[in-house]
Amino acid sequence: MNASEKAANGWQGVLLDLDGTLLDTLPDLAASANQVRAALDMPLLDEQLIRTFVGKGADNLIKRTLAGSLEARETDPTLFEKARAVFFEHYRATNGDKALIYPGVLEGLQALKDLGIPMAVVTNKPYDFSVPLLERTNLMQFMQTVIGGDTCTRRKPDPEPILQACEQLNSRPTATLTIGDSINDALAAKAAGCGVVAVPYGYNEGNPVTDLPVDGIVESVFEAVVWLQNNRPDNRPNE
Ligand SMILES: O=C(O)COP(=O)(O)O
Ligand SMILES: [Mg+2]
Repeated sequence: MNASEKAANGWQGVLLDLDGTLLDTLPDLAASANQVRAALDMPLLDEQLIRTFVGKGADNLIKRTLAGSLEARETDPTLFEKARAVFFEHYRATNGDKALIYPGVLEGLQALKDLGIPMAVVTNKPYDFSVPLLERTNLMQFMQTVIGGDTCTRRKPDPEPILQACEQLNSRPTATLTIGDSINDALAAKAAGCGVVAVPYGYNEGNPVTDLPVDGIVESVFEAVVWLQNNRPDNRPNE
């Protein structure tokens, strides 16, 4: 085992959530959600309410935006299609305008790169929004692959996108660490057999991150790398 493999502590890959973990995308998402409301002559929603709607992909965000509530009701298909067209057009034009990289992200990604650990983004954001956003924020250079919310048949909390990312990184799921901000990351990673840690600053559909079934809560992506160096996968000895 070389020095970098030793420092990686047995971990073969790291999967990163996008919205609420790498980037604060709420202002852009909320602006597009409110564009939908305005187009339909509905009163605008508070950004902090929209914050709770983020996590299960764009279509769910749109349904929740139409309902004005986390519990999206059945939406009239014609209304939904109109809302979706407005959202997609507006978000495509503004995606990343106000996005901010969270503290510790660049340091964490650089540390993982230095350890030689391959990285992927696994997000519920549609793929065609994710890659341009990662390129615009210069984070794409760290990623081997990106799995979007529409890349697989199912999205998080299903394990399918996590397993697909592991396969692409050639990383055994049990030796792969997922870093996320929500119940969707926690459940998907656990179902795939991965380790998972959560950051507390993101979007967890309005719930405290302390309730999540995760292996650890870390203050930042950089702190996740410290965690990884102190915790072996499945408590197995280094291979
Ligand atoms: O787009 C969403 O709803 C959430 O995206 P995420 O999986 O990157 O947090
Ligand atoms: Mg997230």
